[in-house]
Amino acid sequence: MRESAESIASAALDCRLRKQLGDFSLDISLSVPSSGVTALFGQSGSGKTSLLRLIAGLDRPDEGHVRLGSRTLTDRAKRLHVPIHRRRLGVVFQEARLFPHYRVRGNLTYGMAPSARRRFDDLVSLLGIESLLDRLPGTLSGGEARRVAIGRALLTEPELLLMDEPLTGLDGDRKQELLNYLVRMTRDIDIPIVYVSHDTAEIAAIADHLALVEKGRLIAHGPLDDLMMRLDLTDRLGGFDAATRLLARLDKHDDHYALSHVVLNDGQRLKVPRIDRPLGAQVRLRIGVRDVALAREMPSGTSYRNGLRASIDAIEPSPQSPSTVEVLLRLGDQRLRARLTREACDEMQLREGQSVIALIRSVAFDAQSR
Ligand SMILES: Nc1ncnc2c1ncn2[C@@H]1O[C@H](COP(=O)(O)OP(=O)(O)OP(=O)(O)O)[C@@H](O)[C@H]1O
Repeated sequence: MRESAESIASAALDCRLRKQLGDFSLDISLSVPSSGVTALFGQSGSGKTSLLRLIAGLDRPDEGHVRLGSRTLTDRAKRLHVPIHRRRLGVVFQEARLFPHYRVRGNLTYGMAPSARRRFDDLVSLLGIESLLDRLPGTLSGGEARRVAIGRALLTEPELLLMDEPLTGLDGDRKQELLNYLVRMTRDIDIPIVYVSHDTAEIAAIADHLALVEKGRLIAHGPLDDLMMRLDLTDRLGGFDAATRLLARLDKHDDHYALSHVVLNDGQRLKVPRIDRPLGAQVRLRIGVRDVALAREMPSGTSYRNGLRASIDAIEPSPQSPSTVEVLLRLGDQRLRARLTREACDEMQLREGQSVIALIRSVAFDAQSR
């Protein structure tokens, strides 16, 4: 297991938890940084919800502790167990769990911290629920109800936000819409967020850090961008659809071709399908490892819109197929991964340390405002 020193030093949530649930045993130590989204990711039945319930105080561990900043929330050895309503947590589950007889406004203000009153309007607007305030929960769509539940959790001014698959059960458009809200919202609030999901695209859109859970154990933990470069985790992090991410700044919109121009940290530019965000906004570009081709020089007369100068950090056999290799690239302080056939790699005589052009076919975006 590899952890970054930085993520441990700034940890706001620290837990070591052991619990036997029937035949299933959970045994996890986890540090969550004081801001940003830490995704708990793993297959169905790996123990994500059980871990979240222990952190929330819904269940008690057989052994271990949960600490949030300087507060101890659970300490089995000291027989300490702070009840959930005194933990100062916001919890959002798969089902919205709204009070059915209260209108949306009443659901939002129930339990609202007095200091949160001034944030009410901003939050309602951030979540896009202004027009729903006088409606009863029974009349809301799944996505709308989920947004109200998130608003209600945030208005209690929690010190930690726990979200258990908040997008599960929503269909394509609604899911994407709520994901966009969540990405923006999580950049705007400065508390640690633990986000449970088993969807790699969702994780790539929202998470800064990743805790990979398998059979009740933590098998990897650290910044998501580092874990996405690890070949030993490829199968778990999307397999054939594995991707890496580049951070960029939105520089220009081209209305004629419906494109946006973005600038990477190292000054290189990319043209991408239009991103509806203001100029200057930071965006994350998710680039599939199969969507990157390499050339020794910038080709002419090609349909590729984007060619980025990069240097080769490493070339490794693909974990998935004997016919392909993974080329790990460096662009300034960012990294990108490409999957090529072994034959192409040999014919091009690619070597570590070499300078190449990364040709990018298509990108997906996750807009963020940080
Ligand atoms: N109260 C319980 N008694 C017995 N077994 C339990 C109990 N609670 C959970 N389990 C088992 O623990 C394992 C982990 O469950 P958990 O719900 O934490 O997984 P998960 O990773 O959240 O899965 P999913 O993605 O499907 O929600 C499962 O095998 C589950 O059947």
